[in-house]
Amino acid sequence: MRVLASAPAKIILFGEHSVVYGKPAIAAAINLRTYVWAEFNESGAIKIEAKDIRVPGLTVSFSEDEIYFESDYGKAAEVLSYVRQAIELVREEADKNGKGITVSITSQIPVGAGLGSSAAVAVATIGAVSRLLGLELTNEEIGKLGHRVELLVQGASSGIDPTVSAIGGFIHYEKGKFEHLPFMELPIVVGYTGSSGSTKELVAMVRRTREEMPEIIEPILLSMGKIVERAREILLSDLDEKVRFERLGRLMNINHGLLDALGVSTKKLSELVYAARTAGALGAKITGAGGGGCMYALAPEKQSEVATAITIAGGTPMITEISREGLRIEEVIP
Ligand SMILES: Nc1ncnc2c1ncn2[C@@H]1O[C@H](COP(=O)(O)OP(=O)(O)OP(=O)(O)O)[C@@H](O)[C@H]1O
Ligand SMILES: C[C@@](O)(CCO)CC(=O)[O-]
Ligand SMILES: [Mg+2]
Repeated sequence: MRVLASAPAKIILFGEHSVVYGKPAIAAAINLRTYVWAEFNESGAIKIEAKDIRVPGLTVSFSEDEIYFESDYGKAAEVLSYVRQAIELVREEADKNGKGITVSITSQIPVGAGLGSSAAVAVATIGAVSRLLGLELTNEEIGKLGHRVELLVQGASSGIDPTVSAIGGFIHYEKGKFEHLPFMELPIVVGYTGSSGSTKELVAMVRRTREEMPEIIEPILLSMGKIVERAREILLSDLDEKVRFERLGRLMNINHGLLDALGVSTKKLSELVYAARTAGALGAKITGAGGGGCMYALAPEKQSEVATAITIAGGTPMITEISREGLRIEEVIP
C-alpha cells in the first residue's frame, strides 16, 4: 500500500513570537504544498528520502578514478528530525513499531523562510503515515501531533503553524485553541529574501532577551497581542473593505516595528518591507520567525507594483492565494 498526503504552507498575518508566550495570533494557509509518500519496506527501518532539502556538512573528494563522500552525520540527521519525529509519534500511536516505513518528500515551500515548511512536512508526514498504519485521525488531531513534533524538535512552539497547515483557511489562534475567521481573499504579496533563519534559534534568542530584560520585552509582547485583538475586530467588522485594509496595514507596520525591536528582522527583510510600502502597500511586515526568510505586504490594486519593487530591492515576490484546504490525502494505492 502507498499513501500520498499533502499539507500547505502558511503566513502569519499578525502575532508571531508573541504567540509563543500565550498571546493570540492570526494565520492563513497558502497555496504552496509539501507532498509526502509513505509505504512499508522490508528492512524494518525508517527510511526518509527528502528530495529537495540541502544536506549540510557534505564533503566530496575526487581522486583520479574515485569519488569519496563524507558527511557530518549529526547535521544530516538533525535536518530530518521533524520527519523522523513525525513518523515515530505515529508509530507509537498505532502501536506498530515493528514495520519498516519509507517516506519520500517533495516540497514547493522554501525552507527556513517563515512559511511554515517545518509544520507542513510534519503534518503531511503524519497524514500519510497514519493512513498507511490504518489510524483514523481528524485533521485537528493531526495538527496537535504536529505541534508535539515541533515541541520535540524546537523545544518551544506555539502550535499555530501545524494547526493552520492541518486545518487550512484563515484562523485566530490562542493557547492551543483556534477559531476559523470568515474566508476572504487578501490582496497580498509575499517577498522572499532568499536567505533562511532557524525558528528554533530565533525563538531561543527572543527567550534569552526576554529573560535578560523582562520589563522591556514583556510590554512589546503584550502590545503584539493587542495588535492581534484589534486586527481580529477589523476582520470580523462590516467596515468598508478600503477602510479595513487601511487599518490592517497600519497594524502590520506597527507589528513589524515591534518584531524589529525583538531583533528578528534583518537588513534585507526591512529593505523589502520599505520597498513594498514605497510602492503603495498599505502595510508590510515579516511573516514567521524572521532572521531571513519572508515578509508580506497588503497591497490592494498594487500587487504588481509591489512585486516589481520587491524584485528591484533584490527579493523574490510571490503572489499567493489563501488555501481553504489543510492536510489532504491525495492518493491511496492498495
Ligand atoms: N522538504 C523538507 N524535507 C525535510 N525536512 C524539511 C523540509 N522542509 C522543511 N524541513 C525541516 O524544517 C526545517 C526548517 O524549519 P524552521 O521552522 O526553522 O523554518 P520554517 O518552518 O520554514 O519557517 P517558520 O517556522 O518561520 O514558519 C528544516 O531545517 C528541516 O529540518
Ligand atoms: C516564531 C513563531 O511564533 C512562528 C513561526 O512561524 C513560532 C511559533 O509560534 O511556534
Ligand atoms: Mg517552522
